[in-house]
Amino acid sequence: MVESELVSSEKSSTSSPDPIPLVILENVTVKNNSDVILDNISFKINKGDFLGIIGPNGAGKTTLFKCILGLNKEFEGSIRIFDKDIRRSAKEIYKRIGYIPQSNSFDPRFPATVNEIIHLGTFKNNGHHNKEKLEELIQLTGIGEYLHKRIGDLSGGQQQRVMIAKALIHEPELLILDEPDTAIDAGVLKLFYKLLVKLNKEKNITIIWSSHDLDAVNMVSSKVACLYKKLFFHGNSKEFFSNENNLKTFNEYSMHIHIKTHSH
Ligand SMILES: Nc1ncnc2c1ncn2[C@@H]1O[C@H](COP(=O)(O)OP(=O)(O)OP(=O)(O)O)[C@@H](O)[C@H]1O
Repeated sequence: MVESELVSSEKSSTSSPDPIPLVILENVTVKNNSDVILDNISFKINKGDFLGIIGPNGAGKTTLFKCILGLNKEFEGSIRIFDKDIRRSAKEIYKRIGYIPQSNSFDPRFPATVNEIIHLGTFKNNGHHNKEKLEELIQLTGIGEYLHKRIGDLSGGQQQRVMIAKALIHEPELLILDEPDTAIDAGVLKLFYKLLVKLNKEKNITIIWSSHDLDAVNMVSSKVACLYKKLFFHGNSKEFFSNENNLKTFNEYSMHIHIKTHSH
């Protein structure tokens, strides 16, 4: 696979004359007692963006996702999604987002088939789904062969594809994936990234994902946000990754945090 196949819809996200903001964060701060977890974060995510969020362990990536999803309303500042306030319209907004949380590995004894898991995703649409869309999704994610298998009998990468189908069954406009690449082996990863790029380019789904794999973030994301409590960078990913100073600072910062985290 050549790199150009993996480059996301930079044109639609950056050269569009009037970008449509889908997510707007203004001065978002999250505290846990006196600990500051997110510190005054402000940025916009436009329709069609493929945004990679990078930051060391404990940087606040999952916390940020939970705020955007309306699962954590204990924040200062404001978050508007689809032109609605997350505090006032959380349920309505949640229905329009597909979410794949961190670590989805199922116990082999988990008593549900792939088909049943996907249908759980329709609850956001009152249990309704379009049969043709479901067929299209099965083709797109390549899970047709194991629809009747138990989810726990599949590999990490296969389970992740099922979770994508579940997250997309209600036809969300925004897809959020929290470190989706951790359970997938290197051989399957490229196919997985290709699927994400296809969803972004061909289905025009706005994607926000987090990862510790900087090469992958550089390769597939059109934009990048660099987070450690504060937002250190938000912009074009090529611009971020082509500047060696950015990478040097990021690596030094991550290393420092890593050592600090493991020294007590
Ligand atoms: N429910 C919680 N209660 C208290 N503190 C929490 C809670 N969830 C997260 N934190 C703290 O918030 C900080 C940010 O955690 P978060 O999970 O958002 O980071 P992350 O960037 O997603 O990390 P990782 O890359 O390790 O997944 C951490 O210091 C963590 O200990």
